Amino acid sequence: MTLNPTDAPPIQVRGLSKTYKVGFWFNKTVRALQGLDLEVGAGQIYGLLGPNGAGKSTTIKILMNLVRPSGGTALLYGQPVDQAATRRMVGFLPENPSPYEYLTGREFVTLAGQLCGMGGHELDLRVKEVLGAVDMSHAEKLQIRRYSKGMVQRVALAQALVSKPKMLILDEPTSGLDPVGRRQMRDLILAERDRGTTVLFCSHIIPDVEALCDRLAVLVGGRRVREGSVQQLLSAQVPSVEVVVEGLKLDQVKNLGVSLESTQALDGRVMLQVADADSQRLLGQVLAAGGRVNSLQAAKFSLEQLFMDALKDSGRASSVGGEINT
Ligand SMILES: Nc1ncnc2c1ncn2[C@@H]1O[C@H](COP(=O)(O)OP(=O)(O)OP(=O)(O)O)[C@@H](O)[C@H]1O
Repeated sequence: MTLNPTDAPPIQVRGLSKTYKVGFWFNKTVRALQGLDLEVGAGQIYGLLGPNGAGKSTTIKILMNLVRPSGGTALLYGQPVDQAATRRMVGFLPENPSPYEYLTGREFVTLAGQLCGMGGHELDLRVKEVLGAVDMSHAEKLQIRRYSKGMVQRVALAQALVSKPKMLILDEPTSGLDPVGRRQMRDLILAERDRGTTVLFCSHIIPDVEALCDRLAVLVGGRRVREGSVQQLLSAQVPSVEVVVEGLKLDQVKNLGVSLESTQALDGRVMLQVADADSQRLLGQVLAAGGRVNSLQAAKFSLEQLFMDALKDSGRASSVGGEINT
């Protein structure tokens, strides 16, 4: 079969499952993925968002052929993930990059380029270019063992970019970066998308996901619990309003008999959030109890709220980790 990256979606995952054997006798199992479906279209930035242990890295490791799935299929450009030719189209940033410490940043990125079949003057120029893009030109001659965590992260991203891949798969790309570094990383990812690169990345940093993604999937306990464009997902949230009440204490507000989404006491006032449908009833109850409504405004939909709702709806005792069977 010929490989034509324009024909098939860059990533197609169907019913993917992964069970790890754990325990001293390997007699327990952790279900890290439970029937995951994903499809990433060409040129998209797709985010995997989820709490610790949700299965994000496992998904990425399966796509990079570092972990074998227990069931289901994972295809890159329509091909099984173990095809070397497909793999060459992908630049990969692992969760905890551990590059050869005795190489300099420049040597490491050059080696990565050579492993992708690059060489000569073209490679030298490209290495210079990507080290500049990740703001590491100043340290390119320093051995990696002298780098800080954030510098290692930057040089690891440079190795992912060096071959001008058609797709980037990035596991926690902003981890270990300072605010300036996080901003640079975001700008780099957006610049890659602008030149047509498909990007899959995972994170639990909600502002990064919000700033970058065209689409996203929320994973909890190895299952996809939300999926769509950021706009679609936010507009599907139930509208609610923020109300500031004066003259009542927090306990009094909580006992008005109206279901409240959140409450916060602020020097003599109570700020609360309530579903739009309940807001009129709440106002009536506040006035009847002798309180005053200081302000009322539509609550801003946030990805954080969506994420918290997704965790709540998933009904798991803990949001952390896969399902452990003994
Ligand atoms: N090599 C392994 N052996 C046993 N269990 C594992 C292994 N790798 C992951 N797990 C388990 O699988 C589940 C999913 O882990 P995974 O690393 O995919 O989650 P994650 O969403 O990337 O989490 P984090 O945000 O904390 O990096 C967790 O319960 C984890 O303990």
